[in-house]
Amino acid sequence: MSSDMAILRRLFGLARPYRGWMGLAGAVACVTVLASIGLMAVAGWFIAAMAIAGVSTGMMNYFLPSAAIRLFAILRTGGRYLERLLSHEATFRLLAGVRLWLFRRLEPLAPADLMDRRGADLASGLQADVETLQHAYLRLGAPVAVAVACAIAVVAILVALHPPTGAAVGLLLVCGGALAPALARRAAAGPGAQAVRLRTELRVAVVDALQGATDLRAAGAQERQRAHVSALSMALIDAQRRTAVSGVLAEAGVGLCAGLALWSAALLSAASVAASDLAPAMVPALSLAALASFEAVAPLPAAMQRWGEVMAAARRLFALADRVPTVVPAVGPSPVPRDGSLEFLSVGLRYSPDGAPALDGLNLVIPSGRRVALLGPSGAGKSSIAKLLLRFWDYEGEIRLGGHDLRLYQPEDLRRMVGVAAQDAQLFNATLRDNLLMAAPEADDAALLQCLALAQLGDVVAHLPEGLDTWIGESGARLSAGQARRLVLARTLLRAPAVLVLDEPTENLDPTTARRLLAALKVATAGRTVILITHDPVAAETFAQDTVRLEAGRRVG
Ligand SMILES: Nc1ncnc2c1ncn2[C@@H]1O[C@H](COP(=O)(O)OP(=O)(O)OP(=O)(O)O)[C@@H](O)[C@H]1O
Repeated sequence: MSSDMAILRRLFGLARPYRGWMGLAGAVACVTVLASIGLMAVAGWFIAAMAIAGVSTGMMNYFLPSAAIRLFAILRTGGRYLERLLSHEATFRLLAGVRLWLFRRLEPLAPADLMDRRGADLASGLQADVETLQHAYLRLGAPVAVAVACAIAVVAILVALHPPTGAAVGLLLVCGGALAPALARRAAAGPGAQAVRLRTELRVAVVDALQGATDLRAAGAQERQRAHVSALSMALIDAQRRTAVSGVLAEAGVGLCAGLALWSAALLSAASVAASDLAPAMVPALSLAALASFEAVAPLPAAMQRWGEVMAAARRLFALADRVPTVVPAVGPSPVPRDGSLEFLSVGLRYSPDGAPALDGLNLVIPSGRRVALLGPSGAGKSSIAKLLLRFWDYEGEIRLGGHDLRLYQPEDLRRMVGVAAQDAQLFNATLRDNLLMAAPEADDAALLQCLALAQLGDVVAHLPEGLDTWIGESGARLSAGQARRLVLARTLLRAPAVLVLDEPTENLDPTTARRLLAALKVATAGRTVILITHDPVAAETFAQDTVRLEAGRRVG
């Protein structure tokens, strides 16, 4: 496991492209804090000097200090606004960059290397972790950098003005700015990491409860799920409470140090005034500057409190991003396929190293333009063939497409050449048109309607008041199972790939529609290589030119 420092270095490495924005935000934040301290100091000095002038000579140039007060006040207010604007802009840009970086790292892993992470867990966990990372920059990195820079500047100025006050404030700033937050960090590390884990578990449990609400009710398991969610929620609140308590104590520590700084500055400077080493008006100026200098370190306890949470989130993200994909994309451009032929030579596939083989020495040759039906009982390995063709999993043996090793093709080229209408294909919570255009963004309505008609959905769409603009719901929930299956088919046909794999397209269809669909497909796919996966020998007979039978991952006929 990498050390916190290594993780931090990597996190800031990710932020490198945005360092201009971040540096600007940091510089403005420093100006704001220093203006605030300057405002307090000059105002304290001004009031005292005016009072002293009033009782003595009555003469004083008040233009300069009042101009300085106005300048500091404007800088402080304007600076705070600008700093918020800049730091949020920087963080949002950075988070967008991190999301893209992460997606690029995860994309080659899917799905073979992400099997151990459930969809909801992966999605919500990633979302929460990436969001947590904004604290790394906005509430951790930036406040620490600003605090260090401002504390050094303030102590240097105070030492120049009155060394004993400078030394005392320096010491107390270290206590309040470093010691208290470090203790807060230690106290919050455990509960912080626990909160990250619990938040993910809670999201998974809630997503499960919502998605499976009907089944849970049917099984009478609703109460149990509710109790589970409630227990997780209570544990999360407890972890957050413990984190908050340590933060509050640390904030109190900073407050105490600030009070001590005010008193030390007042007493030390008063002693110097008594010894006639210092002008009397410097007493309030130094005291208020000492107090105000804690504005620089005030955000640190809260920042350090996030440490555990940020580290845990970053560690999980990096662990996921560092996984080495089992399916390694080819280097160099894809070969030019001779035709749409397919050859499987002693192909073996295991989904897990110690599991039974899903494909076991499969040999199959499909000449270009041939329609082949794959028959076999459930679990025979039929759908696995489609997954291999898209290179979702690695395999033993050799698969050749258009005369070249499948492993030599770039994934994008492969997905252009091979279209799979899979059983578990995802439909998106969008319109019919959007779902279709995913496959071919340039396609016009005529092409969409043609593919829908081919998939025997022409009538269905014609009767929808909103036609192609009909919203299909989450995962196509507003469609029947058969309609959803055919929409996936239409989407695959839209891309007109040279090789088509149709996984049970007639499932959930009445015999007449099934017959019509196969007849339409036969015409539409003429000249292309088609693998029809089916349980139905009649469908195989009517559609295909050859029939291949699989059993337990082997060819048996
Ligand atoms: N993602 C996966 N992880 C682990 N095992 C899997 C996975 N997908 C499939 N399998 C296993 O591989 C074997 C072949 O599955 P496959 O889906 O290829 O069969 P199939 O012939 O298409 O079955 P069906 O007709 O039910 O769709 C089965 O034993 C199945 O349990």
